[in-house]
Amino acid sequence: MSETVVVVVPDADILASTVAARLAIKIIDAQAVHGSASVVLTGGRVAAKVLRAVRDLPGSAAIDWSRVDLWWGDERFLPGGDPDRNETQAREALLDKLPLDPARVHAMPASDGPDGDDAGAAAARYADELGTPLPRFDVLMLGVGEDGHVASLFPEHPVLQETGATAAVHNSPKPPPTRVTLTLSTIQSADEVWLIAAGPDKAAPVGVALEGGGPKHLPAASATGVRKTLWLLDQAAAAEVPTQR
Ligand SMILES: O=C1O[C@H](COP(=O)(O)O)[C@@H](O)[C@H](O)[C@H]1O
Repeated sequence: MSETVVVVVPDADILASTVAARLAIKIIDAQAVHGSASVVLTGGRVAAKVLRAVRDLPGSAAIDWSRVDLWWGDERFLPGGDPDRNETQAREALLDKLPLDPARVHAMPASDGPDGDDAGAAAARYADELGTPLPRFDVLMLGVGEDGHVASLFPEHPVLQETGATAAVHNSPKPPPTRVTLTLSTIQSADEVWLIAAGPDKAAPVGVALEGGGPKHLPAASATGVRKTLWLLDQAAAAEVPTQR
């Protein structure tokens, strides 16, 4: 039975350090149980803050980073190293400082990668890398857009009808227009899904999602984990969380 838990902390800095501490413990526990940990990273402002907080966490040294698999929930389909790529931001914030096994860092392809600017082929390549069945995801982190998007699953967008493990996104309402994303069913395969949001602009989508908005209008409402869905919010983002849930 999956549970939904809402954690509210005072501000975005405390949120980042809270998520970082939880993530470190989750990785250590997953390694104790499974021998390795598998984490899906997200992009966006709060994600970068969280990764910087992991870097500054004293407990980070307790993690065997060579036994962590890193995946991405979505990617802006841009050339490798572009500052707007989620991968570039994650590398700068944390990954380049860690003793990771490069074979376990599963970045989504870039637009100057093996498939050139064919986002559909890049999405298919990432689905192949994920494999069948999908890997175990111990934690899948998601930012929440002001419009209620998660990963690159935007409200009312045709990508929501995609049934494979991954999908190419064209004409994204948020730049850049071309992206690669995990689909909702792949997100829902994760053991734990953590939705992380800070700031007043996130209050409305967070509030509606926790009231149970439909997936078409509010993808965030359907981003649930198999065992747990954890909403990690600062007070501003939690302003419209329903009191009775
Ligand atoms: O474009 C994206 O936006 C969302 C939310 O970003 P934020 O800056 O509003 O926190 C992010 O989760 C997603 O990975 C990214 O590609």
